[in-house]
Amino acid sequence: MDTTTTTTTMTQSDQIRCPFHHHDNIDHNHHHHHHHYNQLKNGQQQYQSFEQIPTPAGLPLIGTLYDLIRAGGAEYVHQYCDKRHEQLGPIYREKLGNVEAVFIADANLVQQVYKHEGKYPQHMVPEPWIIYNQNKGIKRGLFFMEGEEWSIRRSALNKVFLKPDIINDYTEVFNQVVTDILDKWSMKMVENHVDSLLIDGLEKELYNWSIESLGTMIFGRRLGCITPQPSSALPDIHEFVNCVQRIFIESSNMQLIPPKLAHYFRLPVWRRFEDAASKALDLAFQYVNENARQINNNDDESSMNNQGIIKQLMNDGHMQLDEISRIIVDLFIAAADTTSHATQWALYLLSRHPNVQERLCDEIEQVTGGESINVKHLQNLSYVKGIIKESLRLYPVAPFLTRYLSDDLILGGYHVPKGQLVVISLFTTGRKNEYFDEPEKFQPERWLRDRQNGRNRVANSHACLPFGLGVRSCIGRRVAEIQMQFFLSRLVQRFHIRPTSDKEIDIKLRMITTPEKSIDLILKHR
Ligand code: HEM
Repeated sequence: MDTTTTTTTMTQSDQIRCPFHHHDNIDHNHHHHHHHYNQLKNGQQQYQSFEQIPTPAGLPLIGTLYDLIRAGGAEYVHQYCDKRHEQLGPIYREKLGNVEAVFIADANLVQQVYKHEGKYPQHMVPEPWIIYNQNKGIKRGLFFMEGEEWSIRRSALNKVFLKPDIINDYTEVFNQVVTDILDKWSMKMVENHVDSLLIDGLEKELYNWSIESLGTMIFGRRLGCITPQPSSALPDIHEFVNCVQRIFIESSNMQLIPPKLAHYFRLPVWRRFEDAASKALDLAFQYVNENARQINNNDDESSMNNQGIIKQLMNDGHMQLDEISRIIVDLFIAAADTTSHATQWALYLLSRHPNVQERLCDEIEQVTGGESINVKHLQNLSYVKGIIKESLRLYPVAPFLTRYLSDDLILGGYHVPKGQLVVISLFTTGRKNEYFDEPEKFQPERWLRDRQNGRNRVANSHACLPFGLGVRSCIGRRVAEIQMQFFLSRLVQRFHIRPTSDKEIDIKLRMITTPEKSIDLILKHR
């Protein structure tokens, strides 16, 4: 309990402050150099003070914010941090605006941070959300919770999302959703009498796929995002998908302007963000209520054999409907952007590596012996798992992991005080040649385990943690992985994928790792 004293005295708005506000009455980044030392477990060890952690020279008040702006702003922070690490080493500190963070890019340091993350690990929340939630006076889902409240809700959801036998109940439906989207593309070719197809608006298609998949699990029925099913579709489901996508686009637009100002002046970007967020929350609330009503009346004809998880949360979690719906809408937000962009990058890489597509096809043939892929096969499809890991290594959709330290820590030989924000750049650790041979190359086979010694060619697993680690890691990891395994293997089994151009597509951060321009793919039936 003691470990949370610092964190509970901070309100969320104090964690990330507007660069233009300089009053500072919170002790968050304030360092006590003298006391606490004798409490450190490894007191005998020699270590240096916080001040001695390498840091770039910057102006006192604004820190190095201007350097960052010069580097292209928030859209290229991953490159900015990468350069800093090159210049200053695996650990450095830097004040960006009013927030001072310790940046690390070293597998052992990452391991240290997670080993000491405490009982209620705390991460950084994007500022637009903090302002929105405060302004509207609303509470939100798991990602926004802290302390004991977080812990109780997280345990209830773990029972659903991290239990293989529960997820297994939904895998056939995930697979059916993949069938629908592939059939839709095949049909387009038939209708247009062509044997290849340029996918129009891949990003949106993948949003639909990912929301439909997660939706089947949550509501225990199909939502109607992929194929028009006017009679059974959830009302306004396309509006819901739009809002989820717009929330993400507008909150990333706000990276370029302090959200506090955007909110204060009610700039268009803020109003669009607020509009999308409110609509998404309202619709989710409507869906959850309707779902609950049907569960209570036992009259849901359109439901599948397996009930959705709302019923389970109502029964086992003792949660009220409004809490369930805010948790649910946040699951959609967390799932849609990440799964769709992770899949987009995997497709981008596959399209440029026909040999990888061929090898995957061979594996599928070997494992299934010509049967259509089902959940039992997934276990043995190690190559597709390698493809997913390798894509996330090169393009970690969540580019940074963050923690506020729950206790003083000696990190890399320096004293880092309790409450300090630590930022881990997955982009940098994932591309270090210290951990990966030829780090720039897409080599899914580096993740395959050797039959004899059970080892793969990755030196340190802490260098690649796209889903985070520990009790606060991504709760949707299993779900995302299964959905992607089905999607990628079945797509490659049915189609050759090629790019429309050989030009490399760069990363542009829009909070998450996205392509700087849309990825255009051409499918051709095998
Ligand atoms: C490829 C897809 C995905 C990636 C790379 C990803 C990555 C992450 C990462 C890095 C975190 C933060 C962990 C931390 O702070 O240590 C996270 C948290 C979270 N993710 Fe995912 N995620 C993905 C898909 C999903 C899906 C499909 C869902 C929903 C079912 C989901 C729901 C969540 C939630 C609710 C949290 C907050 C957990 C908490 O605070 O306890 N994610 N994810």
